[in-house]
This record gives sequence, structure tokens and C-alpha cells, in this order.
Amino acid sequence: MHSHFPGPASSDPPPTLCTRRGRKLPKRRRTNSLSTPMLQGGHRLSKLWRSPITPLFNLCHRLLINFKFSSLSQAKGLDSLDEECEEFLPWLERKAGVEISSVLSIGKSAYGRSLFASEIIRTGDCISKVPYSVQITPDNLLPKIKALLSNKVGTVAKLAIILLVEQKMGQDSEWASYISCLPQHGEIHSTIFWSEYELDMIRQSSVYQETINQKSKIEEDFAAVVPVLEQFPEIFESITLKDFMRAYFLVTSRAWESTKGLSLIPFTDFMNHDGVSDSIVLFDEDKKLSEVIADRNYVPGQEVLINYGNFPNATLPLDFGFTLPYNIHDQVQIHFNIPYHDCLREMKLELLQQHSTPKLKDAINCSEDTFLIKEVRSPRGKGKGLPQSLRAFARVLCCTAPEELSDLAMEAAQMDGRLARQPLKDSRRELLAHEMLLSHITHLMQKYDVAIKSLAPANFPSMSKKFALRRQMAHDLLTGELRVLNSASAWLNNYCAALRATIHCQSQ
Ligand SMILES: C[S@@+](CC[C@H](N)C(=O)[O-])C[C@H]1O[C@@H](n2cnc3c(N)ncnc32)[C@H](O)[C@@H]1O
Repeated sequence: MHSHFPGPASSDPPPTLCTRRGRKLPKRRRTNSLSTPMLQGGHRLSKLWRSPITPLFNLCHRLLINFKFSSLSQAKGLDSLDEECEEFLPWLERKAGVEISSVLSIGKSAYGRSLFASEIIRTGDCISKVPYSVQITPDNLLPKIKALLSNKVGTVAKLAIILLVEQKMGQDSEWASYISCLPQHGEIHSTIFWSEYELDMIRQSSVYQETINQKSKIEEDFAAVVPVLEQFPEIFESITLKDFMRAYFLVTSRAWESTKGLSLIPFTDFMNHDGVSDSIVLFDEDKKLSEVIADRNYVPGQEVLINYGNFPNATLPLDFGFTLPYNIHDQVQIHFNIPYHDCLREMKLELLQQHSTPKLKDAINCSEDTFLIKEVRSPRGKGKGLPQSLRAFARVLCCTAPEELSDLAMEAAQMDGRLARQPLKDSRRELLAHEMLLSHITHLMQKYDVAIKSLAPANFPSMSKKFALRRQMAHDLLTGELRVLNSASAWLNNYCAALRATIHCQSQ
């Protein structure tokens, strides 16, 4: 579902998309009539490029060859054709020398520009093919600039510089038609552009700190490129950090990562995101083009959506400048400390370090004491429970004697090497460990509750459209994270109740 932003003001144009970079996707065989041998799914840039924390996004999407109509698109039809971009596709096709799409046109949606069906589209149809020759990659960087950039300057910054160069060239740029359609400052709602007051709304979420880290990273990159830009005053005169931030955001929100590296794909990057769509951008290395296959039927006028990836609301506002009101991929980061007064602290830290867990599907051990939890779907003990790594940490934390820690180490050696994955033999100790988790999570839930209640009322009369939208994003983020915590708490309550019953029976 699209996030529901209160109607954007004319002075507040729509926000921008973010792209993410991650691990490579497995090769997939295409099953449609075009019989391209091997295609590779591209994926968006993510926090992976800015943080050592590596969330495991499941980016593999199966194309469903069935006939379903997009309820989202039906609800959000073509508001109006985008006159400013009317010439965009013919221009790009002339530049590419081939047809790119005969079934899509650019229009205005509730969330900025978007692509709409101009003809009937059926599941499995190839709806756009953008040749590599009209994609923008770091190779497009002017050699004289490239030669001066240090190795420290990454591909995102390089693409950002290309956008700045082309923008400065105005109508002389070969990309002028594309550059002029990209979102302007007022249309971007990534948290990196939020005021201190706005950011304060999400202080409770890890997105707050990640935003600060991201801003520092962009500042660092800017500091590294400024000496080079200064060599070309005719091109870069009066480029500010704010300009660089916008260009940087345009890259992180619109570029795809594939085996051929990072690329901006004009036209395809006008597609909006649907978290449940099975359409992704595919890269055909043989034919040297990127294409999109429809995962459902569309009638003319319907908005055509793709999936940027399984991104939680903890990722979308920073990288893409929007949130989803109910995001099934939501997750929350929680931290635990081993108290300094714990006389086994050093031993526990050492043990955890020795057994530092490999990344799990359902939880990522960000550091020894930081965990990422997703919605626990079954509070009745079936299906996924709480991340094993978190429960293991709690078991270690609850040990009160060195022998208990040695027992855990021995058990790990006898099993698969992973620490404290089995319930503790002493049910009381197992209960204690989980009650400690429950109490921590309950405390966090109270904090989220306070943060949500302290958001300005949604219908506050003098609220600007921009602030109302960002407030709604903060609300979506916090309520999503609270929902995850709630599910964890329900799971823990259930587990603790079962343990209490066992202990009760044992004591009879
Ligand atoms: C790559 S662009 C897509 C085209 C974009 N609408 C434009 O005007 O250029 C991504 C941006 O579209 C908007 N967007 C995409 N999917 C959205 C969604 N599901 N809900 C809200 N905004 C969305 C966000 O503003 C995001 O930053």
C-alpha cells in the first residue's frame, strides 16, 4: 500500500525515491515469451553502503504468472498526464535508438511522477526495456574530474557529481530532459532534510541516529570532493553542501545496483514502490538492457508499480523519503548492555565475542548487544519466534556463576558451535532470562507510546503540508516499530506462561 500523505501542497511537491545497494541476487531464468537466457535482478542501494550493520533484505521476488489486478493502482489511477514530461519518453527513445515502452506513460500520482498503463497490460508482459547506453553510471564522469578524485570517493558521490555537472550545463546537457524531471529540494522528504524539531519526533527510533550518521557521511564525502570541484569553477561555481545532499539523495533513492555496478535508469526510475509487488528491475547482461515484467494485469490509466525491496519503515524514510502506513517488513533495533556491576561481565563479553553469531535470517546481530527484531507472527509458539541470537544473549546475561558460562561454552562446542541456542536446563533460569527480555521490551513499548502520543495532532489547523507529511511518516515509523515490539511482548508472555506452568508441574 502507498503511505497516505495528507494532500501535498502545490508548494510542497512530492518526495523522492531511494535506491539501495546490497548483496547480489541469484540469477533467475525468465519464463516469458521473450526467452532471454539469464536475467539478474537489480536492487536498490541501502544502508549497506553507509553502515556496518547489514540487514538481510530478501530481494528475490518470484514473478507470479497469474491474473490479478492491482488494487493499489485501481485506487490510485492516473491523476493527470505529466505535460512537463510528455516529451521525455520520445526523447529517451531517440537517444537509445530503440523503443523503450509502448504501454507506459509518465503521469502525476499522489507521490510525484509515476508510470501509468497507456494500454492493457497482462501479467508477464515486458513493459519497459531501457538499454544500458541510456543509463547513467560512474563511467559518465568527465575524465578530467575522475582523474583528480581520490579513491576515497565512492560511486554514489561520483554519480552525484555527474548529476551536478549535467544540471549546471542546463539545456546544453545531453541529459537535460532527464535532469529537469528530477525532484527538487521541496519535494524530498528524506529524514536527512528534516529540521531538528522534525527529527526529534523519531528520536526513539534507530532512524534518528542513522540520519545523523548519514548526514555526517555526506558531509565527509563533500569535504573530499570540494578540492576537486574547486579546480573547475566554471562547472561547479556556487555548489553548496545542500546541492550535493540533494544530488546524493537522488542517487541513493533512484539508482540500482547490479553486476554492472551502480546505475541511474531514466524512465524506470519514475516507477513508484509497492511493497507487495513481484515486479523488480531485471538486468539482461546479454542484451545490455534493464527491463521490467508486469506481475499483474493493468488497464489503461492504472499506476504501474514495482518493488524496490523488502524495506521496513526503518529504511524507507531515510533512503526513500516516504513510509508505508502498514509495512509488513517493519523491524526494530534494540540494545542490551551487560551491566558494569555484573562481576561476570568480562567473561560474558569474551564468551559472546568468541561465539559471535553468523547473520540470521530473522535477526541480525548488529553488535554483541544490538539486535534487530521483526514482527513475531505467532504468539502461540508456532512459526517464527523471537530471534535466537537475542534469546541466547539473554541466557548468557542471566548467568550468575562462571560454571554456568563454561557449561554454555561446552554445550556450544558439542552442538553447532552457536552459543546458548537451547533452553537453559534450569527452567527457572530460562524463565528469568525471558522475563528480563520482556521487561526490557515493555519498557521500550512505554517509550514508544509516549513518543507517539507526543506527536502533534494530525488535524492541527496551522500545520504546513510539509510538516503534516513528515509527522505522518514519524507516526508510521513509530507505530510500526511499536507493533513489532507488541508482537515480541505477546510471544514472550506466552513463552513465560508456558515455562511457569512447567515449573509449577515440576514442583508438584
Ligand atoms: C524513484 S522515485 C519514483 C518516481 C517519483 N515519484 C518521482 O517523482 O520522480 C521515488 C519517490 O517516489 C515516491 N514514492 C514511491 N513510492 C511511494 C509510495 N509507495 N508511497 C509514497 N511515496 C512513494 C517517494 O517520494 C519516493 O521518494
